Amino acid sequence: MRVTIFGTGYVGLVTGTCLADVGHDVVCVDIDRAKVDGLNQGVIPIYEPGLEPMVKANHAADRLHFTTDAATAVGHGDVIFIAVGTPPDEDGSADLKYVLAVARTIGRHLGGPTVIVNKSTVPVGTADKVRAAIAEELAARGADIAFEVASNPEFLKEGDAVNDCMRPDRIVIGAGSAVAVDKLKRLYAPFNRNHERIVVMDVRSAELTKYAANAMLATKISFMNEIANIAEKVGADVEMVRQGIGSDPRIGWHFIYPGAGYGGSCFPKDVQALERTAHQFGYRAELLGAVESVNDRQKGHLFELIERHYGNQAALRDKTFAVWGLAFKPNTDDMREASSRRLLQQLWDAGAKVRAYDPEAGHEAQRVFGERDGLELCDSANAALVGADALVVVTEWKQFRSPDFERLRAALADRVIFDGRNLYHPDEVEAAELAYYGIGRGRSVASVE
Ligand SMILES: NC(=O)c1ccc[n+]([C@@H]2O[C@H](COP(=O)([O-])OP(=O)(O)OC[C@H]3O[C@@H](n4cnc5c(N)ncnc54)[C@H](O)[C@@H]3O)[C@@H](O)[C@H]2O)c1
Ligand SMILES: O=c1ccn([C@@H]2O[C@H](COP(=O)(O)OP(=O)(O)O[C@H]3O[C@H](CO)[C@@H](O)[C@H](O)[C@H]3O)[C@@H](O)[C@H]2O)c(=O)[nH]1
Repeated sequence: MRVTIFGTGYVGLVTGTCLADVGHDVVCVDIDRAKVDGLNQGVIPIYEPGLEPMVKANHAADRLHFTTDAATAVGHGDVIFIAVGTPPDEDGSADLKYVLAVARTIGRHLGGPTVIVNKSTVPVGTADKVRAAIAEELAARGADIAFEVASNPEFLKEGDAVNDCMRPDRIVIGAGSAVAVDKLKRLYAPFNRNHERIVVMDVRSAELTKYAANAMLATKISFMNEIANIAEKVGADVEMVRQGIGSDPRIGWHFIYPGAGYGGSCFPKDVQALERTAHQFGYRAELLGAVESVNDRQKGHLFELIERHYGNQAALRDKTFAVWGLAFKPNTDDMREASSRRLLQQLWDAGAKVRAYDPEAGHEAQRVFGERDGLELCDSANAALVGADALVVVTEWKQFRSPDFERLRAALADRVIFDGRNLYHPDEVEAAELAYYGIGRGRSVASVE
């Protein structure tokens, strides 16, 4: 099938590449010329495991094309996807300007009956707005062309995006006609061979499904962070609690890791946007508000532990902190809404210095922070330790899981580790005569004090 995808970011590029990989003829169109030129020369703009060879192979096989030429791209697709950003507006609701700009572009160039599929995460009712924008442009041209707007939300997660796309848990199709459903079923047939993964529903339910999924996952995380904070107060270890509840299949093991708060380009903005949608429809979504505020507080918790250890903020002046992990999660170079950003700012505000290392996000950190006093971006985890007083672990990259604690004791002048992802057991750290602070490790905090 001939497919056009507007937006060559995480979602558009991964989706386009996976669709090309199963034999579809894909054109990816973006307004970012540098990105498109780069892709045409084999430069992949994001770090995503497994993506680069797939892009190169499908591009070379002439099944995956990159262009800034929207007119040609619209003419190409039997199906046209919209996969552009929906960042938060000033009040937290989803800003639809990119989505609606694409809709108008499609309306200006549409030549024949087509299914337009929205893959961006958008509030309920957006398909109607997309339909209206396209219809307006068609009317301005005096063109009478049948088209339909469907919803097909994306559930991939960064760091595992290719795998999620090639082996989806489910494929949600929200559509108002059998024609659109049939077309999308044919498109996704190669991903649906092992068992039925396609869930067909109306457009509004599909739009809400995306937010419900993210809000549920964010709720699990904030819930566990709340339990972690209670554990810390009452002298319990949340890691024991986690193991004590995860085996209940009604709760499950996934997304119950406490930590330094959730980040990324999705959870923070989507929880907020769903809350705003509810508000616009006259409903106060209290739980979502709490999920957000717990997360906001959690992002400051590592710094609270640091302050607790040093007694007060003034004691942090001129201290040097080695920071392991800057990305919002492992296996990505994405730092959007990353917990590291809050921590680094708090450390700088207190007059401390940072020596940071991330396996992939170094260049992104350079872009985000630029050259600034108090930040040294290092080439390795060990290099970050040089001259450091303490270590803070912010992102749970695999390579941070089994450090040589003796070496850490020798390197860290103040002999203390702040573990924002509970990678270590307090006993193993304390056995090396290092003080240990984790998230919700009440037992260890008590023993350090
Ligand atoms: N990142 C994820 O993990 C993820 C997962 C599921 C859903 N989503 C949702 O998918 C959408 C896209 O997210 P993303 O992370 O891929 O965004 P992104 O910011 O990585 O990429 C968006 C791309 O769209 C391009 N663009 C903007 N206007 C355009 C236009 N008029 N024509 C063509 N291209 C245009 C931008 O230049 C950019 O390259 C968002 O709604 C997001 O919430 C993201
Ligand atoms: O038990 C957990 C699991 C995750 N996190 C944090 O939660 C954030 C988000 O993690 P994850 O969901 O793995 O990454 P994303 O790439 O943001 O993916 C989410 O957001 C995407 C965009 O909407 C969806 O498509 C995915 O299904 C959804 O998992 C990260 O900061 C993690 O550190 C925790 O703190 N504890």
